[in-house]
Amino acid sequence: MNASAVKIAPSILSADFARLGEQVTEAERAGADRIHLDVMDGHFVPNISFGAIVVEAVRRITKLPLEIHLMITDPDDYFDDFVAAGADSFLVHWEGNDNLHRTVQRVRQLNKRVGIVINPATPASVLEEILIDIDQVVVMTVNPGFGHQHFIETMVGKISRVREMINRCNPQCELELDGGVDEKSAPIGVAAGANVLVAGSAIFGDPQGVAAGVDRLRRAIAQTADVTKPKGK
Ligand SMILES: O=C(CO)[C@@H](O)[C@H](O)COP(=O)(O)O
Ligand SMILES: [Co+2]
Repeated sequence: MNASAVKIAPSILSADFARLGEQVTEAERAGADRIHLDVMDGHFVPNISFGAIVVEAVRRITKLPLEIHLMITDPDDYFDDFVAAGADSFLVHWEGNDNLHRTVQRVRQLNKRVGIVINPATPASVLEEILIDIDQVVVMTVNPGFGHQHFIETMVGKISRVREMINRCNPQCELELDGGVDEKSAPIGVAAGANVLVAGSAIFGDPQGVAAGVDRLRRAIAQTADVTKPKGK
């Protein structure tokens, strides 16, 4: 994986909501590539976060693409609201969706990008028949619902397997990791094949500020090249 091509997607779940605009602007100026917005309904996951009204507010203060991670039941019912609010892509879960192909087609009809998210206990093999139709796979490296959790190291094998499937079936498809990404886990995930990293607490919780958090992660990712490069090259 070319470490310089890895994209960073700050998750606003860990932002200071009293200073949300300021912090998103700081992330954008520091070189973040897109903004990740975690929508939770208290049913699909045991937590409630925010809905389209916050997406609309973020849309007004940044030109970065907005990706909406939908941790809600019946995600299809809400696509129109999020599109009206300014969403650029939808990340929908494999879990609990018996009609995932239809969901993907609905997003396509709206001319938005679509990614499939798989939880830690879900095997890579469920992607086999849908991979050709999507723009992104998101491997959850924590159980969904909360920020500030630890990266589940046993996901590394699954990340490599998804990378192999993507290279074989749909090389344009992005491989994103979500949860517990920090300066320690980022190079591990990138070495395994990820090319987009979501980070909430590592960026918005950085004691030196949001820009320092983005820089720290960028420097950690750059180390991946050294780790994976054959000796003497
Ligand atoms: O979707 C989720 C959690 O369900 C994530 O996007 C988290 O918001 C990432 O936060 P950190 O683990 O980086 O603090
Ligand atoms: Co997320």
